[in-house]
Amino acid sequence: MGEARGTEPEAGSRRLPSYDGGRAGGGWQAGDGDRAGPGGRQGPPGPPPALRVRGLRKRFGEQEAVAGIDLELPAGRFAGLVGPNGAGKTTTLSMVTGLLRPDEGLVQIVGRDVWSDPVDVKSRIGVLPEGLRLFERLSGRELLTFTGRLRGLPVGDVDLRATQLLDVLDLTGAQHKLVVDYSTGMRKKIGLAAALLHNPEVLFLDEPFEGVDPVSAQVIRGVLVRYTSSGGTVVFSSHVMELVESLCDWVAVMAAGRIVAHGPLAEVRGGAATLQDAFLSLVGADRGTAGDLDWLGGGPK
Ligand SMILES: Nc1ncnc2c1ncn2[C@@H]1O[C@H](COP(=O)(O)OP(=O)(O)OP(=O)(O)O)[C@@H](O)[C@H]1O
Repeated sequence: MGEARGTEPEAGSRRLPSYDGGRAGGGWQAGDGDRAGPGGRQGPPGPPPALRVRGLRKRFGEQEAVAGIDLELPAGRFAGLVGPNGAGKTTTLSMVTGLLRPDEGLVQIVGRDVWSDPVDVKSRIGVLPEGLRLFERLSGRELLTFTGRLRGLPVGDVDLRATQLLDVLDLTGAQHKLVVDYSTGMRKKIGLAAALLHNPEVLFLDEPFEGVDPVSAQVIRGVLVRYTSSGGTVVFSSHVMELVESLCDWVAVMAAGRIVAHGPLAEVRGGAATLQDAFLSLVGADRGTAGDLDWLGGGPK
């Protein structure tokens, strides 16, 4: 993969004004990361964005899953990637995290190219992928030990961090149980622990709350909020707008392989009462009706 070809703003993407959420050098910038200061002066270069995507594209046969997207996310944000089924969220996250090779485009994480510098990038990110595959015949504790050692952490650090993560994620009682016997929520939590163990700079989570009960969801939220409040960046995909609205300060909305809006939550929500309303309008789903199903009903036959 070479340099990005598609650096033009996408057709149909809502361009939002520049934003500096009060963080010196860390504000959100539309488009190409314009660093010009007041009066058009060129300021000192700030830290690289947590994520920079240019012209990212992926096709499966006839299906254009991701149609050339641009994104720029400053560090320290809690970012939500939302979109209807089949919008291209998982494909995007897979390309961004080095799990799926793009047809075209550039992905940088904290200034490093994901595809030309994979070892460095992978040491800086944590990933909770969709359909998480784990080593089922290890216990939760063994899985964390294995992951930590694979990451090159010293034994003592792995042990301490694993103990703390198991405790915070309420898995201490299940630490010696095999992962194959874990529930969906427990699998998400042990996957999250494995993704956090090496203290990554950016954490990518595909549907981290799917199939998770409210108590476990609250625990996961607490860990993620703690992580972002100490400077980590989270990017997660979700269908649950209330969750995205309550957790995220930055949102990207995808539909049919394109980014249709992105930026600070308040600006993506715009004049809509809720993010859900804005989302339905952005993806054109507010026009759907169930009117044709007049045969459907649970009353007496
Ligand atoms: N390996 C694949 N082979 C063929 N088509 C694929 C493959 N992966 C994804 N697609 C197609 O690409 C499109 C985007 O899929 P993707 O899984 O990225 O969407 P999504 O936004 O994550 O959806 P969901 O919210 O339902 O998980 C879909 O039309 C899907 O059928």
